[in-house]
Amino acid sequence: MPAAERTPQTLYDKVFQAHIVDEKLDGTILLYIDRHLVHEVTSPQAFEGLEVAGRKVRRPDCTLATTDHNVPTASRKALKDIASFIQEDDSRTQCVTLEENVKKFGITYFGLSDKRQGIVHVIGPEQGFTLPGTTVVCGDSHTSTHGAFGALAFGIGTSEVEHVLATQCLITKRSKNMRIQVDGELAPGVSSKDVVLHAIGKIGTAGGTGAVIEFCGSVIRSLSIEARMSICNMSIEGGARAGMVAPDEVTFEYLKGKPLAPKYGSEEWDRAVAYWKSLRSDPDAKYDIDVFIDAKDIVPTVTWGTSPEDVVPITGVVPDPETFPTEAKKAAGQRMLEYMGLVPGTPMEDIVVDKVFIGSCTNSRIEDLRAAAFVVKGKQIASNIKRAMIVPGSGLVKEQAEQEGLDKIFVEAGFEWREAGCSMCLGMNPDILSPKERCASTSNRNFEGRQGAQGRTHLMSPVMAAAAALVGKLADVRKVSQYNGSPHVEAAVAPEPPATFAGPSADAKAHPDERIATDDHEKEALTDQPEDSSPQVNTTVTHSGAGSSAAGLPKFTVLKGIAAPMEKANIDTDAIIPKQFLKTIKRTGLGTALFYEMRYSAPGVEDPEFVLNREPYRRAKVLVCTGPNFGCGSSREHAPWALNDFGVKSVIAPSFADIFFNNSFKNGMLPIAIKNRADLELVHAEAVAGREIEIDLPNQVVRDAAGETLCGFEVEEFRKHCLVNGLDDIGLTMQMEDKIAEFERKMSRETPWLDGSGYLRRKGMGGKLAVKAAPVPRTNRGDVKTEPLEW
Ligand SMILES: CC(C)[C@H](C(=O)O)[C@@H](O)C(=O)O
Ligand code: SF4
Repeated sequence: MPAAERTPQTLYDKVFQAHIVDEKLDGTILLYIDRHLVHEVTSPQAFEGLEVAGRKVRRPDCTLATTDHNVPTASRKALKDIASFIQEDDSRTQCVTLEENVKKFGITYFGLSDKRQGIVHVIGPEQGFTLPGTTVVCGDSHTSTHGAFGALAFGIGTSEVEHVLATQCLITKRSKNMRIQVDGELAPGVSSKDVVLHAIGKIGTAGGTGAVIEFCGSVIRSLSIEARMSICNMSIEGGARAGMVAPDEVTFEYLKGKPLAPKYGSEEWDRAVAYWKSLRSDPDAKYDIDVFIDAKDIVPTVTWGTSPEDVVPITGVVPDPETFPTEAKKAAGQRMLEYMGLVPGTPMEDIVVDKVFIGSCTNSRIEDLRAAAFVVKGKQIASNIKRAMIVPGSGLVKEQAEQEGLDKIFVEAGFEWREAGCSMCLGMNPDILSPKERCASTSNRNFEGRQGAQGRTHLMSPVMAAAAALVGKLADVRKVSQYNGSPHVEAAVAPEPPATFAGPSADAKAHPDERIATDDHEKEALTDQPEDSSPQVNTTVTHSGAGSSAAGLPKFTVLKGIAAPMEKANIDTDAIIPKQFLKTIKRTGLGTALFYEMRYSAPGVEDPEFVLNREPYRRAKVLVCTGPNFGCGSSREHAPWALNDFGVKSVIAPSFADIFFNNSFKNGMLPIAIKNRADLELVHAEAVAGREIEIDLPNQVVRDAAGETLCGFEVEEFRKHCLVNGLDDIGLTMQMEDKIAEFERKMSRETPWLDGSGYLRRKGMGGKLAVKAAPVPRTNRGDVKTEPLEW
């Protein structure tokens, strides 16, 4: 096993340490990545960059792709191919582009006709692709989900996707260690979703910034893997890079028989389990941040505002912003209430709901569906509910639910039973809210416009959403159903399956190889058309945007220009660029979509109040934001692309969300964190006055227009070096080929089950023999193999 170098260590320290390929003096680390999940939204520009630079995918055997965000969840009975199935042009282009790329680069892919297709964070665990102690990345913020297995799993931007595809490594830094310990016993009717919503309410959406959270304590231990996934999934909403749970018997039990896990009962399985058992924090390990939660304080929880930290017990009332501690918070609270159409003091249980969505990578697994079905069985949704949807997280979840008869329970109660996909979680597909519609949703983000322009989202657990559907208002599930314990614990136990049921893993094994959808189904007339009334702007590309890493970056030395002032806290990437503009396959042309909802009052009509619509800020090269946690939420690199395209090359704020921060550097932009309030106020005052400021990166100072120093700033040495010299960091990493190859040889000896052995077994090579005798095909080495690997 990889040697532990510092003791005592946390779980995070151990997994991180075991993947270090190289470490620089300034703490910049080249980290090896074991598992890479790919979806259609954040990969096109990465593949394009590879192609332009003539690079290959280094480890197709450790890469798995699917389509999930754009796909309609309507019946696929008449599916012919994805191109004819998806009606919306941009969505279709992204999906078709992924299919072309997986063919071109030889990557395993689950298409729409494959039962294993689904939300990327559901299918990885389901297949045993996600394993304890691995590093897992995806161009998607909710990659944190996979931490439930004791994996170090985190979201990355598109430039980093390209970096991982080309090198199987990532340039990163150590994160802080944070521990959230939840002890006691969950009260009847309280789910793991309530645990995580409660925790985010306690720490805030920036509470975990720069940290990896380890969830532990008796409550976490008592939960199933699926319930743990719901918790790790939302670590990102608490601002953290990742969430982790130490693997235990519950984890090993879940992995038995999974197609890509080491074969249960084999020598490799025993070796793997022995290693996995070592993956727990040492008794005296130190954490930078420690949070304790007593389970008895957790009740069924819902959100009231437009940030996941705006939580309240279902027994509570809509809060009054006048009671909030600062003027900024009062103003933000007031805006949220207006957006959400709520009045302070209203009991949460009096809030009438229009739609119900049970799905998303947080809550679309079989236990979620069982728990929701338990609530609705034999009952009817309320007459005011316009639409109630159940969207299984994958084709296999759907199939299992059907085997258990859950679909019938839902349909009889008035729910729609849909096909797998992200669905109404973010409205990149036809499932969206109409303006001002209110939704009880099991997803993870309640940002403005998240589920459709002007839609109103309340986050909650699957049983709470089911209860809301029955009552027609936000409802306390404990009044609707009887519980002895946590719904999740109860749902973890499968009902007696019908005699014919083979279980998802067994079925996946029996399923024929289907890399790309080719079935000759008849085309179905699609009834689900986009309802999103948000005005369209032109996102047509101005040039091919060859990919910054391939082309090299413009050098960043001294930047002089107008700085635009902003004051909001938690400016999320959905606000910087909403979902409808993520459908481009280029990096350019997004400037007109920047801050879309705030910038335009109607299609093409600028809101004169918005700062970037006023002179001199139309020419801004810098944003100065006094609110913390800039760029939180989704990993979309479209956010820095839009800023860049508008002309903004630097953002100054008290703090940044980790993924946005990284993404900015990858695009030759400089995010500057100024924690000192007085310094920040000085810079902000220049911005408010409409004067130019000067950012001198080599000397690390900000000056006013007269050349007087306003303040200094910190920047990591390696990042500065790359920016000042316009360096292509993929090229830099590729120069480390010897070290990477040496690391891979060591991993093949110590953790051979990570070498895509499941793939090899599927080719009839026999995992053990194949792994020992022949190293996995690596496209950038001498033993080049470019044809697609099939399972
Ligand atoms: C599209 C993708 C970049 C995004 C994410 O990173 O989270 C999406 O999954 C979301 O939930 O907003
Ligand atoms: S958060 Fe929603 S949109 Fe993002 S991956 Fe999960 S289900 Fe898909």
